[in-house]
Formats: sequence, structure tokens, C-alpha cells
Amino acid sequence: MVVAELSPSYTKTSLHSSQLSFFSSRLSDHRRISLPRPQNGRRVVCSVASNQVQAPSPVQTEEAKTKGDCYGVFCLTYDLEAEDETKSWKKLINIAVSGAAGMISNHLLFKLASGEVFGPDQPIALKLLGSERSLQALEGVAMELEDSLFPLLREVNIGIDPYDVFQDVEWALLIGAKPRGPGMERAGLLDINGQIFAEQGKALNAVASRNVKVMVVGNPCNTNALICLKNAPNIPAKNFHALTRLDENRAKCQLALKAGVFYDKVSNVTIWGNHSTTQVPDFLNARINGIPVKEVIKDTKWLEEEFTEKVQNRGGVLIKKWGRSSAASTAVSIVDAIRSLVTPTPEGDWFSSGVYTNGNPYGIAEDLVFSMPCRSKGDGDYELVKDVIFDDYLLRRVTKSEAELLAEKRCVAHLTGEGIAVCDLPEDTMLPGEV
Ligand SMILES: NC(=O)C1=CN([C@@H]2O[C@H](COP(=O)(O)OP(=O)(O)OC[C@H]3O[C@@H](n4cnc5c(N)ncnc54)[C@H](OP(=O)(O)O)[C@@H]3O)[C@@H](O)[C@H]2O)C=CC1
Ligand SMILES: O=C([O-])CC(=O)C(=O)O
Repeated sequence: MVVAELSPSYTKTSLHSSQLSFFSSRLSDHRRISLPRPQNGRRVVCSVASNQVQAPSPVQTEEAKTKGDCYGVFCLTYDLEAEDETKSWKKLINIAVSGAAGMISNHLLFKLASGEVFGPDQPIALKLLGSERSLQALEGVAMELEDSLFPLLREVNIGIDPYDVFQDVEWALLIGAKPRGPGMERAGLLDINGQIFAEQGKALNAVASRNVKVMVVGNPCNTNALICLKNAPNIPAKNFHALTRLDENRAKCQLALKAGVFYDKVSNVTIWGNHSTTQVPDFLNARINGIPVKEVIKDTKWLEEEFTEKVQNRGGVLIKKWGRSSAASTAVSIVDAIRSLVTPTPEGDWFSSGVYTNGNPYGIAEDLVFSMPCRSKGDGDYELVKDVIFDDYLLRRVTKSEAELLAEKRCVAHLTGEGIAVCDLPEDTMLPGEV
């Protein structure tokens, strides 16, 4: 792993008592803060009594000074007295984020570190994957993470080799991908990005936790996720997701607007298929205040045309306004997608995720990454929802997205180990941001 060269002020950075008071004010419901043992066998502990903090002396050991894979303040370790042990903190989890210097990550990383994703008792280590071109920017990201004083953020590592960065990770959030440039064929984009995800799949297979959960965001995310999982045969294919939660959130917002209700009243929204303009926002099974959408919004023409196209093209319209693609709302939807896997799905509801079709109950072609309705017990795993209905309209639309994904799959056969690629992509194949 490439280690950032730190200025003396970084290597000397220590946690001062004022910072520890800040920790205590952010964690006022914890009288005792004890952070679990990082991999090097040492840990940080701060004792908190009646809002007063007795800071243990920071110990910058030889081991810490030479730790090759940590950043700045995160290289510091503290000696822990045996009696300081507490069971109030969960075991540290390792989270890798690729494209970590990009726009989406710039929102996401701070949400992860704040505790809003994995919970206020879950310390995390962030492993940031970049490239030669982004190494300086990655240092900037790490500096901002340092300056944010997040009590739950125990380690930050930056690197450009996925075989280093993905070591033992329990979550891999794969965001980095080349954006489609002017004049670039979609087949070219599939190939360039597919190679990134093939390499990252191999690296996950070699060094990640055997039960790592992988969330692919970089586009074209469904086919990138398929490539990734095909290159990681020792990791369950079920653990791979392509992000379609942003599309679900967009659909909920449009239905709420039309029905004149706040969006918390909209549930059971499925996005079927590809994260592209063929995606199908399902209004047949969706509900508003628990009532089928079609009984609340009686304008079927609006649902089939305006609503569907609005959701399919939302990313592109936003790019025209902003001059860049959705970053903040994508980060929010990544948080939603992870939380849906680590917290139990509310009774009767479900969420959308692009997952591997292996024995799916809907008759969708097997061996694709296809967005479908899922439920979770909150253990990181999911089950597909069986009680959904199809009508001719929904079936036709789902079949179109399935055809597009089958064509994308043929186009990347050289990257999935399935022979020679044949690219016969449908002409209207587009990412949401390409309208
Ligand atoms: N699924 C979804 O719902 C959504 C997906 N997206 C997709 O997410 C991805 C990231 O978006 P965003 O963070 O806004 O993008 P940015 O352009 O801000 O960052 C993307 C990062 O990708 C990395 N990258 C990897 N390979 C290449 C390459 N060959 N050329 C250029 N950059 C590369 C770069 O980092 P480095 O140099 O460190 O590798 C860069 O920082 C895009 O693919 C986008 O289309 C966006 C919105 C929604
Ligand atoms: O095409 C893009 O990069 C943006 C995108 O996926 C979206 O906004 O849904």
C-alpha cells in the first residue's frame, strides 16, 4: 500500500484533552468510551466521568511510527489498562471505498464515519482506494477525516493497490469508475470499467473477508457487479449488490409529489432491472399509506409514461442542471442501501437492490445482476420478496431491461471468463446520466 508522506505536524498529532471532551459531548450517553482492539493489538481508551475526561497519555510507540498503512492521527495508539475493557463497543469493521477522492465519496465517507450508517456503537476503519492520479486528493480526504474528530473512526488507510486496500474488509463500496467521455462508445465504457471491476473482484477474492458485502456504484453498475462477482468465485455471489436505491428514492419522491403526501407514506417500491434508462419503477406493487398506488393515483397514463420516464431520466436531467452527476443523493442512497441490509426491513415493506439472479421466483434470466425487491433480517443478508404481481405492462418493461442486461453481459464475456465478447447492445441503451 502506498503511504502518504506526512508532514511533521501529522506524525506528531496527538489527541488533546479538548478533543476528548469533544468526543464526550458527542457521545454523552456513554460514560465510558473504550475502543476495540485494532489489528496491531493496541487500542485507544478515553475515560469519561461526569462530562469530565481524563485523557490517557498518548503513546506514540515505535510500532505506531512505523505502521505502514495508517494515516496521520490514526497512527496513534494508546496503552489500555486491562480494567478499561468494556463490552459497550462492537468489534471494529473494515470498510473499503474505491473512488474515494471522487464526488460521491466526499459525502459518503463522512456519513460512514459519523455512525449514521452502522450505528453509534460501531467503530470503523476506512480503507480508501485511489490511483496515482488521485493520491494527493486522497491525502486531502484523509486530512478532512482527521479534522472531523469522529470518535467511531478508528483507522484510515489510503492506497492504490486493491490487494492491499481490500485486506480483511467486511464491506467494499466500489464507487470509482471512468465516466463516459464525449464520443466514447458504450461498449468501450463497459470494457474500460469492466477491467477495473474484474481486477477488484480478483483482489476481493484473494484478500477480503470471506463474507464481504460488495456494493457496486460505479457505472454501468449492474454489469460491473456481475464482472466483479465472476472474478471472485470464493465469495458468495449473493453478497454482491449494484446500487439501484437512488432510483427507488427518486421514484418514491415522484409518487409522493403526485399524490400530495410526504414521501414517508410511500412504500413497497421496486426498481426492476438495470440502473439505466430501461429500469422499471414498479407502481403496480407500490403503496401509498398502505393502499396500492393505482388506487390512489388513478391516472394510469401518467404512471406509465411521465412517472416512469421521469425516474429513468432523473440522473440526466440533474446533470444538465448541476453540470455533474448526483453525488449527495447517491451517497444518501448508499447509506440507505447499507442500512437496509444491517437493520430489519419494516414488516410488509421491502427495498430494491441489484442482486444476482440465481433461482429467482420471477422468471428473470439467471446469471445477471438485476434489481429486484429484497427483505433483510438485518444480518447483512437478504431474501427476495415473493408476493409481487405482474401485469402485461410490467412484464414487457422488465423483459426489455432484461434484454439490455443480457446484451451487456455478452459484451463483457471476455471479463467474466465466458469466452469471446460479442457486442450487440440495443441502440437506446443509456446510463441514467446520458439523456
Ligand atoms: N449507481 C448509481 O446510482 C450511481 C452511480 N454513479 C456512478 O458512480 C461513479 C462515481 O461517481 P462520482 O463519484 O460522481 O465520480 P467522480 O468523477 O467524482 O469520481 C470517480 C472516481 O473514479 C475513479 N476512476 C477510476 N477509474 C478511472 C478512470 N479510468 N478514469 C477516471 N477516473 C477513474 C477516479 O478516482 P481514482 O483516480 O482514485 O481512481 C475518480 O475519483 C460513476 O461511475 C457514476 O456514473 C453516479 C451516480 C449514481
Ligand atoms: O450516469 C451517471 O453517472 C449518473 C447516474 O447513474 C444517476 O444519476 O443515476
